[in-house]
Amino acid sequence: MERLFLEAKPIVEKLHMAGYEAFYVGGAVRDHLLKRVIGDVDIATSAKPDEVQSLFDHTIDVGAEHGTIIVLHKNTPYEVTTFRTESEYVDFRHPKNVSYITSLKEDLRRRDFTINAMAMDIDGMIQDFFNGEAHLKEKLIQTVGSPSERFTEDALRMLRAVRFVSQLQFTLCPLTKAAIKEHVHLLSAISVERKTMEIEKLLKGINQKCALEIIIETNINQYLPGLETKQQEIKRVSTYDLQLLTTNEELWTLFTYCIAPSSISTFLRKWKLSTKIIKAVEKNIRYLTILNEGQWSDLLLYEAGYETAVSVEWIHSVMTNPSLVESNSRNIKKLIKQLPIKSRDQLAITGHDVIRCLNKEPGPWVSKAITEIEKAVVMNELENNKSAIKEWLMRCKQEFEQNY
Ligand SMILES: Nc1ccn([C@@H]2O[C@H](COP(=O)(O)OP(=O)(O)OP(=O)(O)O)[C@@H](O)[C@H]2O)c(=O)n1
Repeated sequence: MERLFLEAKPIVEKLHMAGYEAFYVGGAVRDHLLKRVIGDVDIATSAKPDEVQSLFDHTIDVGAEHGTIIVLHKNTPYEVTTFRTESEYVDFRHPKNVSYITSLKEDLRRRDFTINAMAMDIDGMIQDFFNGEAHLKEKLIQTVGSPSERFTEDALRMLRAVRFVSQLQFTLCPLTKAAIKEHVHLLSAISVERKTMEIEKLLKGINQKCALEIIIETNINQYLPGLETKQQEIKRVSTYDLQLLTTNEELWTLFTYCIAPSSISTFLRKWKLSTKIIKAVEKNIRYLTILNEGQWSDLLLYEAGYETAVSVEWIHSVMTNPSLVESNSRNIKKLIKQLPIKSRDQLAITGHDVIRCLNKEPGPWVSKAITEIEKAVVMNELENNKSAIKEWLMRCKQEFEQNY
């Protein structure tokens, strides 16, 4: 059995010892059967949340009202969830009313898709009541039972369905797709944060082209921030191999560049992205736009800085010549290495030196003068040593006095 399951085994054993049922469930079982890298191992149990809490020393109550307790074992968090009831999704505002069921099958019946509704026992035996394994073989995304019921319980599942099409290269069962078209409006009640997580996974998936086509076909885009009228732009995104991108910043840069290049921060704020990502994307798009109209110069590379220049070159290659991403990236790194300086603090002169040299009162002019020195050094018009720079400053003294 896979290492991650073995690491979680002591938790399952402890639950068994205390007389409860416990199984590995959800995505980890699916990915294990698909021989994909597994993510988090989740456990479903007949033990109630308070029973789980009293059984383990290190627990975090992340949603006992939904039946979920995190158990920390050797510093790894495991979600241990009491077999769910219908009310888990429908009426969690009244946790007191939750009556937990005792059967694994009932728990699995309320999960989203058949491929996610399998369990595995401590010995690796698969519990599959809803044809999950068959659908894995057929590469089919199909809800457990009625799609209308599953999507009404949690509308995000519609977006999850398309995300799995992208990640797993599966197809949507026709009834599931028809139900998405029928219930798509329910997505308006879903929080942006949950949609953002799904769309990131969708865009990174191997089959994002097909998934984005389904997004348009089913009208899901009507319920995604800033994408309501962007069918053509989404199609454009779908033509790129986004799997080549290496960070979320790069992903959101390409996405925003195609969808909303003239309202970057408004668009990204709608997705509730962090200021850090928004700033990085704005900077990337500034240089991507310049690069699309021309090419890197030494000065441009210097101004962008190593990280941005390398990222932007990478994104630009993904968009224009994906077979050259690696070699273009190598070339740009070489060019940056060859720059006489990489940042202001590598200049052989400081602000104090500049003030002393020109014998003027300190003021905003100092920073402007340093910017000019930087430019001259980067463009190889001036050598980066103190006396050369001082000489240059003296020669330009008149100009500084007039302009700054
Ligand atoms: N809206 C949802 C979300 C999750 N699940 C169930 O909870 C499991 C765990 O959900 P989650 O960790 O969000 O996703 P995974 O399916 O594990 O996929 P991944 O880890 O790749 O995100 C799912 O497999 C599914 O059985 C569900 O029924 N309905």
